Amino acid sequence: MAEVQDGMTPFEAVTHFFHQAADETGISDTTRDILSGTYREIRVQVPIARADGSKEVVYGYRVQHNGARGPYKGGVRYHPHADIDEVRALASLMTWKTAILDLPFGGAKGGVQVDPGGLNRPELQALTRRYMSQVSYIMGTHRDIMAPDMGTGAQTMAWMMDAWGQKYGHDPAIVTGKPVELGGSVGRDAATGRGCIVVLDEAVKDAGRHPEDLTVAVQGYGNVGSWAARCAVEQGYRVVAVSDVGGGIRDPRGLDLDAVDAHLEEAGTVAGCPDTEALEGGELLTLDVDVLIPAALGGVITKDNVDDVRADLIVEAANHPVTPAADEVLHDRGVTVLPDVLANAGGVTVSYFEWTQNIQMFHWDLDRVNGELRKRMRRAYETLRDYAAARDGEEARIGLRRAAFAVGVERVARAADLRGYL
Ligand SMILES: NC(=O)C1=CN([C@@H]2O[C@H](COP(=O)(O)OP(=O)(O)OC[C@H]3O[C@@H](n4cnc5c(N)ncnc54)[C@H](O)[C@@H]3O)[C@@H](O)[C@H]2O)C=CC1
Ligand SMILES: O=C(O)CCC(=O)C(=O)O
Repeated sequence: MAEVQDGMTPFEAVTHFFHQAADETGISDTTRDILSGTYREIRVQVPIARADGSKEVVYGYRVQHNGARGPYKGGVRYHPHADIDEVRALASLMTWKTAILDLPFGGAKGGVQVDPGGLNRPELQALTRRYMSQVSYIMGTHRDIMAPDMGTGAQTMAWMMDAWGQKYGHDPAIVTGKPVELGGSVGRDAATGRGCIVVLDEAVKDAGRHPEDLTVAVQGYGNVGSWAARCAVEQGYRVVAVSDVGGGIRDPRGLDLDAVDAHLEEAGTVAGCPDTEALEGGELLTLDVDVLIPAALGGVITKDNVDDVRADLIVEAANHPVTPAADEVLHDRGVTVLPDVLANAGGVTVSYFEWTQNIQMFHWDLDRVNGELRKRMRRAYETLRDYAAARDGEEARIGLRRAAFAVGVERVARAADLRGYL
C-alpha cells in the first residue's frame, strides 16, 4: 500500500501543493475542483502464471489526470506500493511537469502493484503484455503514451510496444523510453538524471557558487540516480555518497563511479563496494553534504528527519520525496529545493523528443537531444525563478515549488478554458 507520511497519502500531499499554489493564481473554484481531481482511472486484474506452476493475480492501474494540453503522458511503475493513491499522485505531478516544460502533453501514470525483483524474465514479459493489453483501450499515440518509471525500463517498453502492435498494428510512438534499436531516442536513458544536473547548475550559478566546491549525496542508484551521479561528476561536483535498496556507501574523497558500477553489476547492489565506508539505513539523507539528491521513493524527507537534513540544496530527482510538512521546514530554513516537477522533467522532455522523432520517422543525434534538453530545462528553471522573484515579499518568499505549481496550474487552466472544457 502507498504509505501515509506526516498524516497524508501521496495524492493528498501532491494535492496540498496544488492548492497552496492555486492560491497564487486567479483560477475559479470550478477549475480548482477539476484540476484537483483526475479525469479517468482504470484498475485491471493482471494474472501471472509463475514458473513453478502456481498462479497469482496482481492489480494494475492507469490514471489520466488531465489532458487539456495534449495527449496523456507518463511512466508506469512496478512496485508493491504502486496502489491507486500513489498512481493518482504521480499522474497529477505529470500534468504540472509537462505544463512547466511547455510540452504538448497532459499528465498520466500507470502502476502495477508487484515486486518486479520477485519475477523472472518470462514472468515479467507476460505480466507486461497482459497489463498493456488490459489498459490498451484508453491508450493511443495521440491519446496516452507510456514510458518507464521505477521498476520498469527500455525492455518493458519494448514488450509493451510489441503487445500493442499485435493488437492494433505497429506504432513505435505508442511508448517512449524504448531501446534505441526499436526507435527509442538516444539520450532518453540518461535524460532524467542529466536534466537534474542542468537545473542544479543553474541554481548553483545563481547562488554564486561553483560545482568544484560542492559535495553531493544521491539516494537511489537506478536509472535516474546513477545518471544524476555520473552527470554531476562530469560537471565537476564531488559525489561522496550513493545508496540503493541494498544499502549505502561513502567516500569523502569522491566515489569512483566506474568502480561502483562494476560492483553493482556483480553484486546487484552498491553496498559493499570495495574501498568505501558503509552507510546505515537512512543515514545518507542526513550526511553533511552541500547537495542532496533523493532519486528513489516518495515521502523520504518527513518531519521526523527534516531537522537532521544538512544539505542546503535539494534536487528532487524522485517524485514527491519531501512531504508538505518537511517542505515547510526546509522553506523556513532557506534551503533551496528544486522541485520534482522541474528537476526530474528531463525524462519526459526527451520522451517528447522520442515521440516526435517516431511520428516524423526521423532520428536526432545525441548532441541535438542533449542541446534541446538543456535549452528547455534552463528555460523552465528561469521561468520559475523569475516568477518566484516577482512575487517574493519582504516577509515571505514563495519558493520554487509554489512557483512551479502556479505556472503549471495557470497554463493548464488556460488550455482548459480555451478548449471550452467547462
Ligand atoms: N525513469 C525516469 O525517467 C523517471 C523517474 N523518475 C523518478 O525517479 C525515481 C527513481 O526512478 P528510476 O531511477 O527510474 O527507478 P529504478 O527502478 O531504475 O531505480 C530505483 C532505485 O532506487 C533504489 N531504492 C529503492 N528503494 C530504496 C530505498 N528505500 N533506499 C534507497 N534506495 C532505494 C533501488 O535500489 C534503485 O537503485 C522515482 O521516484 C521515479 O518516479 C522521475 C522522472 C522520470
Ligand atoms: O517519460 C515520460 O513520459 C514520463 C516520465 C515519468 O514518468 C515522470 O516524469 O515521472
